[in-house]
Amino acid sequence: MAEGFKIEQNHGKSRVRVARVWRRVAGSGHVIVEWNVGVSLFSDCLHSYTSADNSAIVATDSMKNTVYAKAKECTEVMSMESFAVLLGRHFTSYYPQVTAAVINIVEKPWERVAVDGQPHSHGFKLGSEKHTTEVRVEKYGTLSVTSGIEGLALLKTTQSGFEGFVRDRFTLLPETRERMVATEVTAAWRYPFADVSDIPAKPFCFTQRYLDVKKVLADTFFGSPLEGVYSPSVQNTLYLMAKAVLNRFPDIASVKLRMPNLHFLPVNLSSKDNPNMVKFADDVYMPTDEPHGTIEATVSRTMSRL
Ligand SMILES: O=c1[nH]c(=O)c2[nH]c(=O)[nH]c2[nH]1
Repeated sequence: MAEGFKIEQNHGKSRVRVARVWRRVAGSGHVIVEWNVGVSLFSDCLHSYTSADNSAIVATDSMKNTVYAKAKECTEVMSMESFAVLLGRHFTSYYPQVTAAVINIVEKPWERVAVDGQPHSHGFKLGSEKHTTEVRVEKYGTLSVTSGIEGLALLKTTQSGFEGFVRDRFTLLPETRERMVATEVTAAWRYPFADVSDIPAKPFCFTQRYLDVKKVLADTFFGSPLEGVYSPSVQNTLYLMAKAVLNRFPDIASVKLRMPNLHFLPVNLSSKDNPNMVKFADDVYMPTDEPHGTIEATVSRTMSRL
């Protein structure tokens, strides 16, 4: 309480861009990660707001420097989730007034290239979808770790339809069992580690888990290579994708998926003089992402402590 007002505050540094290269990694050549780091500290520095007393403020410039200093100290290849936990632990233990730290990281998808079928020791190209994480560390070790994917663009040219929805005087959309479906998945899943001491001693391979979850999501969206799998709605496909992740990975407590429905509109062009210029026959579409449907849901285990 300050002067009869309640104030909730935090401060931090956003978009701290750091790249870390590990040069001596047995068997794989150089390893590079490029991270965009956000730090938010929850600390007892009320007097800086109410009385212009900055004596408790950790400068956001120091937070930025800490990101680089800790990256330097990481002499072994590390996932960004582990790096976020390390940063959060540092800020909450090093500064008495800091009660909690939230660290967000987005990784730029540099992928090792292959030349003549052979993985290159130090050459990388940019991929598309991004790996994300948000870690919250409380002073005495309470932890929450989520990981995610941003921008996973998926498309099927068939095996999708949409029928049986509400029809009223505003409805024009025809029912169909044949349409394209395209989306750009944003996913976030939560790990069950509730305390820093729960994280396995051998660095848990968050990076491998990210790749595995991405594969389960995409495989469920597409179905088998020849027949595929019929999608009666983005909603149902989203649910099956989330369920597949929870069934495959018992240590993931919940999954949130956001799947915009990026429309491919049938093209029919005609005029009085040219009534059949382009008649749609499941062949020519107008791709559009504005406006788009927005379908999102969080699926969790009923017995989880979420
Ligand atoms: O899979 C879909 N879900 C919807 O909610 C919806 N709404 C719409 O117009 N088309 C679709 N498709």
